[in-house]
Amino acid sequence: MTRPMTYQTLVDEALQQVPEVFPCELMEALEAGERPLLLDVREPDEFRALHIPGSLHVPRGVLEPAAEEGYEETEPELVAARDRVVILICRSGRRSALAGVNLQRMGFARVRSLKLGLKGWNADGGPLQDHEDRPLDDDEAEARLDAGAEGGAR
Ligand SMILES: O=S(=O)([O-])[S-]
Repeated sequence: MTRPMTYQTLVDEALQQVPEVFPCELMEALEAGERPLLLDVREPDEFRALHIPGSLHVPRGVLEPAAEEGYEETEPELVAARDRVVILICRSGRRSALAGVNLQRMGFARVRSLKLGLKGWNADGGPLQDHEDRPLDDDEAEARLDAGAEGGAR
């Protein structure tokens, strides 16, 4: 019998097929005027606590119907992004990698996973805001990311 895969093995396997982008590379691209779709796949309470300005929120649990026409969860901006660079974002870069596999299988050829997720983005000084679009400083953002981890999203 084949051994069951661990969570980390699943993530490692996903990362063999989903390219990653470093936070500093993404910042440079945005500063240079590139407009990839920033797609945050964390849970609703995590997104409310903080997110990258301008990111679209689609929790991983509804990602596949959100990416296709005709479902209650359909997210038109995502459906329209099939040929666009899509940067998948989570807390540390694991859920985003796993999400990337299915998006690739659904025809999104230019999917990337944000390496180290929002932890890495914040460590590199990337802007983050709360649900009322208020900017958060690094320490506040870090505290919110760590609080999210207590809910199981390590
Ligand atoms: O990478 S993750 O902490 O969001 S599961």
